[in-house]
Amino acid sequence: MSFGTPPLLPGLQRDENWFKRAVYYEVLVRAFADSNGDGIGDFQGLISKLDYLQWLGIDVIWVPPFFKSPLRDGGYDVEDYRSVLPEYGTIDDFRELVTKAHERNMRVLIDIVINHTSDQHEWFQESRRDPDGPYGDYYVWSDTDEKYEDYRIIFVDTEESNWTFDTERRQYFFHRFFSHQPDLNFESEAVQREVFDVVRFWLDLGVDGCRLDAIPYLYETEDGNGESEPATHEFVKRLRAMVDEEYPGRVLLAEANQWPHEVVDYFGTEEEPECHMAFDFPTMPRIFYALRSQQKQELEDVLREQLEIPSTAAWGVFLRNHDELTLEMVDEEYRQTMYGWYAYDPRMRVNVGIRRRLAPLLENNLDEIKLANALLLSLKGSPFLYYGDEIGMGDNIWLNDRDASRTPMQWSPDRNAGFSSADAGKLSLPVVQSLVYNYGHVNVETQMAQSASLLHWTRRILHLRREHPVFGLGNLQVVETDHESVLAFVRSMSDEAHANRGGMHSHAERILCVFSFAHSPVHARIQLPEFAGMAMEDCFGGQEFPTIGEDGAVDLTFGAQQFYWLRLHQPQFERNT
Ligand SMILES: OC[C@H]1O[C@H](O[C@H]2O[C@H](CO)[C@@H](O)[C@H](O)[C@H]2O)[C@H](O)[C@@H](O)[C@@H]1O
Ligand SMILES: [Ca+2]
Repeated sequence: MSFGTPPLLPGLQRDENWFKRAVYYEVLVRAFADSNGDGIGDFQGLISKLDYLQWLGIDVIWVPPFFKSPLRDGGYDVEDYRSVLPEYGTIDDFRELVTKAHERNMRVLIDIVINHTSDQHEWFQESRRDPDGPYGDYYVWSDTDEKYEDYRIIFVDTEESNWTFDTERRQYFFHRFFSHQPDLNFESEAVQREVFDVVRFWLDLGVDGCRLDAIPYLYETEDGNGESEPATHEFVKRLRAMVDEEYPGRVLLAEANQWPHEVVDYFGTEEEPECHMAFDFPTMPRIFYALRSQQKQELEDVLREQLEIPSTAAWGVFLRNHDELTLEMVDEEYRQTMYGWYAYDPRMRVNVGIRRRLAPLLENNLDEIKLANALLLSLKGSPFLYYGDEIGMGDNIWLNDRDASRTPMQWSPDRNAGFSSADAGKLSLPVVQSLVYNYGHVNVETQMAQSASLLHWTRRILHLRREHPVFGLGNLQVVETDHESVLAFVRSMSDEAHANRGGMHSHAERILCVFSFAHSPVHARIQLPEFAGMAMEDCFGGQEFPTIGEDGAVDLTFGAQQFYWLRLHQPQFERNT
């Protein structure tokens, strides 16, 4: 299916595959930059940092909820879908953010939280007050808390039931998440219309895409488990049809923390598409497992098993985000092993996961951080980075819940890490002051001044990746290696595939991506029978590597936790095409 030729938002380059090529950066408005010294990040602060994000090589900023909210779940408890939290600015500030991002050919993705609202939302207050009124059936009410008894509880550290008794309506209401987040009743056509209009409201303002938060939980049935019910898919199909018709070129991203065979359903089919993108939850914990176990097997298996998805769809891959490092997609034994490695202090755990940032998880080991990022950027899927991870920011496990990794961005060694001019006590969360990750030395300004810093390395690899469309658009084929710690795959794209995807120039390309998870130097033989006799060039420095033998094998030596991106080419004539 084709997008047709959507009207282009001013400033943006036309590219129907923009969401596949893009590198995404999740940025919490609250934590990024405070423009008016009230201690809280805001839109004007974020706008002032767009040049930085462009310099870094970011294509899309993902801005989690910034709507009016009591903030009992970081804004995922929405009180009014159409207004901006006053401390972040105004709707006009948001509009300016979109315009200024577009001027830099950067796009903006926002969260649409439709499974539930805050209990402070007017709809819920009205629903409690007047069961027979216009909002009476907007939520899932019951006289008993024994319905849907088999449904699992997601926030296991906080909630004991998915039902809470409301003393005003004198009924129970259903909530998949916190008890202050009542689930909307999608059986109500009025609710469905409201949701469509909320999505239209933000697309009218110019946003390029919507992350559909907690999308599996829209519908409940007696027979099912309330996760990815058929009616939920029907609803998503209708939402997609509306977006394609009214806003061609904008995208929907499914946040479905489920097994791959369930998640692929959120792409729909070529004829009846659902989302353009879906997060890949199972790959992420297996990357962390490989880094500690020094074994490639589990990760290799998950990469080999990647299911077919429509040619118009893409995965979103990530290492960290604003939530805990979720361990829902691994079995209990695996989970306990990972807790042992990565969450040895009970304060590091929350629900079914680990509430730490990337650098502390990887013991601030620069080689390991680079290996993990290089792997992320090589996978088949669009990579999502989390603000601050480009400088190796630390976390604060003494803060509550997931706030541990939502602390202010560290811009400089100045007061409040350059995040805000407010009195330090006024900040919504304190800046990180731990010994290893103290903002005095972990900050953008200091790393800008060091060409060998993680920040400069991240920028280099992002720009290098952009030069090779194969990473965004090509296939991934796992290849054999004779070492348990060495993972190898080839990313490839034919000229034809590139032309079919809207490309003009020749971008036929094959890149061998190899990663050693071993903690000491190793030597491995890689089997590439399809590429026998081809030469290899290092994408970073342009150095020629040994030619692949006529037997299809090549030997490589790795330093501890090292990786290569090697462009495969014909020995004489294909170079630099
Ligand atoms: O709005 C409620 C939550 O929705 C998202 O949740 C997802 O994160 C959970 C873990 O924090 C995960 O267990 C669940 O499967 C996901 O849907 C959102 O990202 C959260 O921040 C929010 O609390
Ligand atoms: Ca502010």
